[in-house]
Amino acid sequence: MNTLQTLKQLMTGQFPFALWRLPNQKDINLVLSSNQEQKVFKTDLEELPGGFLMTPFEDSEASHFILADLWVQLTSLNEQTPEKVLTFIEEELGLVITENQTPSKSKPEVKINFLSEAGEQRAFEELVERAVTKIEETDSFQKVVLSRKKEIDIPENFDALEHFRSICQKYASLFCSLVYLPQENQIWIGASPEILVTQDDQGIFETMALAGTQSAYDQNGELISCSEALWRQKEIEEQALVSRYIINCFKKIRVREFDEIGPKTIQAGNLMHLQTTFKVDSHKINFPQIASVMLELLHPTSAVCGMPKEEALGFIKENEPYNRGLYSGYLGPVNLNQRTTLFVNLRSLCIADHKISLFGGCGITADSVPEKEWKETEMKLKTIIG
Ligand SMILES: C=C(O[C@@H]1C=C(C(=O)O)C=C[C@H]1O)C(=O)O
Repeated sequence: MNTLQTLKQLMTGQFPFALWRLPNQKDINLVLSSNQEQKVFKTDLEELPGGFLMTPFEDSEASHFILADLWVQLTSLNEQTPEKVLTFIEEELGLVITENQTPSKSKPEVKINFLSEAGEQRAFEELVERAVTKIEETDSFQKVVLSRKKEIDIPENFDALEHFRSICQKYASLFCSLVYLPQENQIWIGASPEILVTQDDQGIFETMALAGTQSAYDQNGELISCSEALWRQKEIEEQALVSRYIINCFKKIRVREFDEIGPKTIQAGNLMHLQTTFKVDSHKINFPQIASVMLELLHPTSAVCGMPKEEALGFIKENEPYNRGLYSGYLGPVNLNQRTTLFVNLRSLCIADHKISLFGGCGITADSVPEKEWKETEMKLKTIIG
């Protein structure tokens, strides 16, 4: 019995779990809980035990926390389920895993396709136009990130765990995750390029400004090297705005000793972005709780919300035709081996009510061209299924 088959059986039950693979690492982490996921309203990282956290876009909605009653690192999902996992499932969860008759060799990948209708495009472009007008009319309003949700049928033979395994293979540099939330009746799979907050066991805090998007492939389908990427003024300004937002957060808490690396071009699957990384040695400045404090100030950043924050949030709530829920919130392991690694929940899909929902957004400024923004969302939706 391999781990994939074991988890597949768990995915029909009442116990939540999270699987993730950190960027540029091999091991897959698994956190299992012997209780239902907990709802947390205020995410104070200092207070949380070890586990996996998933927080929505809007502060007013509850976060989901999966307590790490068991945390294991796996070299592959294809390998025999570790004894430790089987014993935990049997003794702590009281479940019996049955030997599966199907062969354990990996299945061919199931392609997910989607077609967008002209009506959808028109509605999104109108939304973008409305935002551009508002930005032009309002002196203080500079940027709003608008998004869409695309619902598709679940293809025959689609297997969430196989899909997670295939994105891990495809996207070595991204944060790949699968989260099973039985209380919500949701499974989330994602491949995020964007760190929100991390703090390692040496006390190094990190965050990033990620914005500006273009295809990683040229018109002939050839991969563009990051060093040769060209950016327009619109993207450069849009990303600089996110950097300024982060620096302002540091200013609010009087942290001046940060290293700023970038902006540089990074590849995120089928796309490229501009990225600036900010690092702080929390031991050196004697600020151990910096991750918690910055998390509270940063989320939602101007990479997923806009600038100024309150104005952008108001526009999103009034104008986006759906509730974002967990999309563009954040997720990741918390306080495991004194490390916390939270990524923005982007390039993700949610399986619920026999449907797959895909999400994608883009930053709107006074220079936005509605059709281009639409195309950007189409590319973003494809990352997680392409
Ligand atoms: C909102 C998304 O991505 C964010 C918006 C970007 C942009 O506007 O260019 C780029 C990276 C992300 O910070 C998304 O992928 O859904």
